[in-house]
Amino acid sequence: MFKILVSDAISEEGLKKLMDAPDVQVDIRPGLPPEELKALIGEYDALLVRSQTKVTADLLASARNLKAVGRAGVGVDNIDIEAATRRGIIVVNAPDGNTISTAEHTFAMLMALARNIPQAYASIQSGKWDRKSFVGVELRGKTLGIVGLGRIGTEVAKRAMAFGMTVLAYDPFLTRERADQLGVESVSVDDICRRADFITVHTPLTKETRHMISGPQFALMKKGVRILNCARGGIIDEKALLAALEDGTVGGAALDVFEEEPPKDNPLLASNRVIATPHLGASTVEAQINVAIDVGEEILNILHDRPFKNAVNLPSLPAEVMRAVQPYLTLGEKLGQLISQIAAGRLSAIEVTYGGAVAEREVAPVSRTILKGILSYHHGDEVNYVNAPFIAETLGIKVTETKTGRHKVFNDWISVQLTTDEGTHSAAGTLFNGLGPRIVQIDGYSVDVAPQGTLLITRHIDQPGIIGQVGSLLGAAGVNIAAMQVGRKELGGQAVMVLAVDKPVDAETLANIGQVPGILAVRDVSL
Ligand SMILES: NC(=O)c1ccc[n+]([C@@H]2O[C@H](COP(=O)([O-])OP(=O)(O)OC[C@H]3O[C@@H](n4cnc5c(N)ncnc54)[C@H](O)[C@@H]3O)[C@@H](O)[C@H]2O)c1
Ligand SMILES: O=C(O)CC[C@@H](O)C(=O)O
Repeated sequence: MFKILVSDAISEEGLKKLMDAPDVQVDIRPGLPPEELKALIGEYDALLVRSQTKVTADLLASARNLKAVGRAGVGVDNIDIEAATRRGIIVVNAPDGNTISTAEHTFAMLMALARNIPQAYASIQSGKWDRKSFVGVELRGKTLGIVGLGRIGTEVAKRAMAFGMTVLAYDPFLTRERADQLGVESVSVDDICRRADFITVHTPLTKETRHMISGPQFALMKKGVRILNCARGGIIDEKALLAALEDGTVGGAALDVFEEEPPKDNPLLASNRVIATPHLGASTVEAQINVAIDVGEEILNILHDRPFKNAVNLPSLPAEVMRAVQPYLTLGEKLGQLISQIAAGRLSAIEVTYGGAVAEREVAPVSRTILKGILSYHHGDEVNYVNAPFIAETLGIKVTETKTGRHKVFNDWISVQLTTDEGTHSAAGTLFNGLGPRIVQIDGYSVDVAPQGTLLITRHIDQPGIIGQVGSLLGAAGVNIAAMQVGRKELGGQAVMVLAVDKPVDAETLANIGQVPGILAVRDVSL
């Protein structure tokens, strides 16, 4: 039974499928104080949050069973992604479900800002009939500058163009073709500042975007410019915004998000030229159901080891790409496990080579499973698919990935080479039609072994009697040999023997095999 904790207010209608899953227990406990959450989190396999719960490194340190954190929404700045990655916890979000809701909210704010609707409403509510103080501006013919033309920025652009606005956009990933296709002009942030009548930001909050609209940018702006932030508090420097409102550069601002939420004594909220909502961009019935459905499905997929698509701390690959590489994942992990058990010494480099058909595919997931296979031999369950590259990097292990052309023998070819302070070892494998993954080379010697169960692998001199003596020692220890493979490069030179045995070999028998004249090394490998 998987235990899932929902620690923020997430639509129960959207979570229905998750709650109905037979092997899942969902506990809905929004608003838990951090200490209580920390005391409870150890019991749970997954945590579902919106933006209120702060998923800190400290909280994750107590989350010993946690496999996934699901964010019912886009922004993940309330989650310590690095700490989650280090602990092998997958973080998924629901990036599509609230796009329209947030774009519409931005547009509602833009219109309210242009026509002073909140101020006029407050005035009429107070009993006044003041028609002079709230003269607005039309949108038609005005210029809107959009910083961040992703999902929401794009939807805002479409709506602005429908209102007859000219749209300028800055986004580091905006190509000329895409800009032309959307009908926006791709410009720099400074150009937006110089030319726009309205400026709206739609980037995530990152190190790069924090305060990207600050004093120097306000200094470039047209007098009376109107500013909107329905993305994240902190993208616009609040102190600089206040100064620009006070000196008249900024004519008005519409804010849905704040550097501190909820805002405490924020002077911006005292200005009658600032209109504000309490982080309501995603707060529509539709968006809340959508994000809950999306994140609930992702969490179920993760817990049931099925492909998932919106991981924040894993490269996200379309489902069809994952399906295409799926058969190589087992081979990759087994190759990693095998090579780590035959290589002695301190690991410094891992070189993975893909040849043949597999080289034409997206191999990043396969490389991750190879790393997981290698590192888990020494680091156990601490290593998983999510944190394997991070652990390799922290350990100072150099990982390289190469793709070559067609292989001269095999249709698919994956080779893994480990360098340690005691030498270099390699193993290679392929997928045989109908037979699944096979190990076809060990340290350059050709073999053909199914990577499963216990294997006994020797390096020895190619001379008569060795195989017989090893067989006798195993027989005396009651170990049955299920299959045997010998590979050599030249008569009388060094050779490799791989024995598939029905049970693990005890230490004494292994030591005795190591004493057989001509045996250079022996290892038992569990796959
Ligand atoms: N107010 C709300 O309730 C609410 C709701 C949803 C999303 N959001 C916020 O809106 C943000 C955008 O959401 P989205 O779904 O459009 O995300 P998205 O990932 O589709 O778009 C973000 C865009 O920002 C661009 N970007 C990144 N760094 C940039 C930079 N330095 N300068 C300019 N552009 C940059 C990216 O290239 C991307 O195109 C989210 O990160 C979230 O913080 C707020
Ligand atoms: O959960 C919310 O309401 C806010 C969501 C929004 O900020 C997001 O980033 O998706």
